[in-house]
Amino acid sequence: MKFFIDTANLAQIKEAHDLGVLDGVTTNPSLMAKEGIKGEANILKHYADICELVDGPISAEVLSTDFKSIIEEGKKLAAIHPNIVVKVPMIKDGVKALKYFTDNGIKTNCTLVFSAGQAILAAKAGATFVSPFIGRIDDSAWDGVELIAQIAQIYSIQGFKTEILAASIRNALHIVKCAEAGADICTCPLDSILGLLKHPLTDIGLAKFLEDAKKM
Ligand SMILES: O=P(O)(O)OC[C@H]1O[C@](O)(CO)[C@@H](O)[C@@H]1O
Repeated sequence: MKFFIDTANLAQIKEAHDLGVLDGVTTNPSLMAKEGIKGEANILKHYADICELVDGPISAEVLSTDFKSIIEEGKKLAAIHPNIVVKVPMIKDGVKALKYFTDNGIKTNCTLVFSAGQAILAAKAGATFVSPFIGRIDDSAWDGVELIAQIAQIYSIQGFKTEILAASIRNALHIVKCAEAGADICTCPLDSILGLLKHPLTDIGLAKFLEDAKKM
């Protein structure tokens, strides 16, 4: 399973990259706004800066919702760098745009996916990645990880090539469960990635080894 970091914060992206386990980056309008990035020129420049830090797929989300504008905006984003993946919402014009981008060699990430039916549509339209929102599903007392398992089974039976990108990850256990359920990628906040490091027996064991090492 690949690891993407889910942030537009350059320091966090660098920290995850320096750990040596980072395969890509996802952003969304909320994450970009959190960094205070405003205006088209600054937005495009910020994506370019992320592409300089990480050599892997970098998802940049369109803000348009009608076909013509999604295509225009997506082409502008894709022109920033060959690693840019155009992130398109799961709406009617979005599905049409996914097909257009696929036919024109532009990589896509279908976002705001909450059901297996939506994941089938995204795959049919040729999306490179599909993003089911695990945490937000859990927040509504449904089972986000179960959706990952269902999509993984459907894609395997049907031979769909779209990669399952588990999104809206809230903790380290989500990462483990998504790996188990067959996600191809987890996009995670830095804290969730670092959460994988934690085990009290590791800390206790290391302290004991270091103490005994003094007797060597
Ligand atoms: O529910 P959250 O934590 O806002 O996450 C939303 C998710 O949507 C995405 O835009 C989908 O790729 C990710 O950036 C993020 O993981």
